[in-house]
Amino acid sequence: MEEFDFIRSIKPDFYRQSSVVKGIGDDAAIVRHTNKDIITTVDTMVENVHFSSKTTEPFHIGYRALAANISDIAAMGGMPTSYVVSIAIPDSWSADELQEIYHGMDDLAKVFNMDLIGGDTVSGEQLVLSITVLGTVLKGKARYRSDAQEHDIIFVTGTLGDAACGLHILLNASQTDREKYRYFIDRHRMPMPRVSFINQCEAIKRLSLNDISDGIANEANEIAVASDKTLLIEYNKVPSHPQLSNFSSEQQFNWMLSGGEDFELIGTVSEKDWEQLETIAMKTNTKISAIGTVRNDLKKNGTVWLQHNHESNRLKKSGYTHLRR
Ligand SMILES: Nc1ncnc2c1ncn2[C@@H]1O[C@H](COP(=O)(O)OP(=O)(O)OP(=O)(O)O)[C@@H](O)[C@H]1O
Ligand SMILES: Cc1ncc(C[n+]2csc(CCOP(=O)(O)O)c2C)c(N)n1
Ligand SMILES: [Mg+2]
Ligand SMILES: [Mg+2]
Ligand SMILES: [Mg+2]
Repeated sequence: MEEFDFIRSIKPDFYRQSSVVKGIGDDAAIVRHTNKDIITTVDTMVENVHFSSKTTEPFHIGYRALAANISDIAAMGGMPTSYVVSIAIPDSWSADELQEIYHGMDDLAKVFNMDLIGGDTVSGEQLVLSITVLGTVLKGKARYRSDAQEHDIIFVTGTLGDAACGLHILLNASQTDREKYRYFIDRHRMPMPRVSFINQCEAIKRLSLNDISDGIANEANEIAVASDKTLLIEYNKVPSHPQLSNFSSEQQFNWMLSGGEDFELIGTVSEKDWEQLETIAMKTNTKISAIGTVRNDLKKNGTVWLQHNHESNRLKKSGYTHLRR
């Protein structure tokens, strides 16, 4: 199948959103939103960096790449609406496998009523999938990493370390363990970005927010730097799935803090709004945990401190970093 047949094969028959003025089929797509701020973000997944044939079926490559991008829209407090896909395809990939990648994306897109509105197709040495997502947020209401204030409560959604544990199982474990730890594998393959929870938080005036792609050791530091505050995190309050305790304490520690790819949210909220946030979490079926507090300590601002075993140590950026050489 050549380029243009491929594009025809993935072109949607209809668009779910009325905001799509022009979708696939011209030089570029057009969307129209009134009275909203437009959010846009792009994340790229590369074969043997973000997935491999050992860890991920084509369906899940598409699903996970779109989830990672939607997660950044959620981290801005927004609602995803449409996406464009740039794909580099090696000769070895069959037409069916490529369809599966697009089925994976569409499976998640359906959940949020999103449309595929464009993209680009090239051949390449490795499969590279780059997705740009557009989203909307009420004017001036986006959530920033820079909005943490002194005395805020630091919270995270869900449980952390699941995706890294799932990856570990996929790379190392026997078939029996794969069955036993299906939960972690699913969390690696099919993360669910926290869109509905964050969109119910409109009544909360101020939240700082970041999504967890690299691990909270990274993302908490991004909040600390952007807000110029000191973040204190208590390790024993960081939530994990009960089955994670079957692994060594070192594995648990590394996965929970630096594993990444859970696509949960980390943020801060004023003490006064914490209860309201908990109520919204309950209503949207979202697990939420308070894991620490924000301080304004001029000597330490821009850093994160982890309290663990009666000691407080600096938690440095230690998540997955590209271009480390
Ligand atoms: N190559 C680039 N060119 C321009 N801007 C970039 C580039 N790479 C990253 N950025 C910008 O840098 C900021 C941080 O990007 P980063 O990718 O670290 O965030 P993220 O998507 O939340 O994290 P992750 O990629 O781990 O999911 C964003 O504003 C992003 O748009
Ligand atoms: C085969 C395989 N090997 C390793 C990993 C782990 N991994 C890759 S990128 C990343 C951080 C987020 O990347 P980014 O910063 O680009 O969002 C992590 C934890 C994986 N998923 N698959
Ligand atoms: Mg990024
Ligand atoms: Mg992010
Ligand atoms: Mg991202």
